[in-house]
Amino acid sequence: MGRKFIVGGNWKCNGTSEEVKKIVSTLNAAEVPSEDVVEVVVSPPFVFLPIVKSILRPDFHVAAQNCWVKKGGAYTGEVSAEMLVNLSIPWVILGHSERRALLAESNEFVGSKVAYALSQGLKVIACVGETLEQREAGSTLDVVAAQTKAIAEQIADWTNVVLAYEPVWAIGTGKVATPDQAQEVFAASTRIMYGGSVNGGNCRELAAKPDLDGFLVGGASLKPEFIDIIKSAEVKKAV
Ligand SMILES: O=C(CO)COP(=O)(O)O
Repeated sequence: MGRKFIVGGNWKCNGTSEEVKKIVSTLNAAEVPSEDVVEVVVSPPFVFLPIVKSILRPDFHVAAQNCWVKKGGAYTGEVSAEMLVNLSIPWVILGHSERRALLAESNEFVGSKVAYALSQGLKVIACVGETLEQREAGSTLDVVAAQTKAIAEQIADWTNVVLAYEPVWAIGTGKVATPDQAQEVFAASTRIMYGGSVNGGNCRELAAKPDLDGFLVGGASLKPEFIDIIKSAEVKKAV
């Protein structure tokens, strides 16, 4: 598979069933480039996954925001990869910085989660990114390399993995990384999304960077401007 542009909407822990249905109807009515040009994945909270999957247009896909690190069992409050597969949920986001920070998910734990989810047939959006302190200390590339290596050590095949580079200082802050800051961290073969304060106004300039293959969008994925972000895939077509 080539590096098709991919736009993910991470709805995080937001929404009521009414709000979720409203977002989906806006997405369903949108005119966007075809599936050959851009892959669109929206990630509602677990409880809304079945509703969203049942009403979302068929050319858009759904992702869970997490799953358990191994086969399900006596793990209260967790959702297993097998359950996602059972509901035909094709994607899962793993290692988001909010989970790394708030729930102390280590690099190794995230690596194990990625490996297990892949082994069950899920496609994975694996998140990496440095904090402001780490960037200021000059360790951005080391941090991102360590996070990525912990995944690489546990998987052999990256075909079904997309890396989401989300600098922690850019998430929900309105401080988007400059296209050059984003490009600096990107590599060659695996698809890499950028996440952190992406919106309808800054997406096209970022999308123009050659190694950027898409976006993982938080706040703006709950708003109609998400459609403009999907359309920024056109920038790639024009290159
Ligand atoms: O964390 C993010 C996506 O996973 C980015 O969030 P914002 O787009 O709200 O900054």
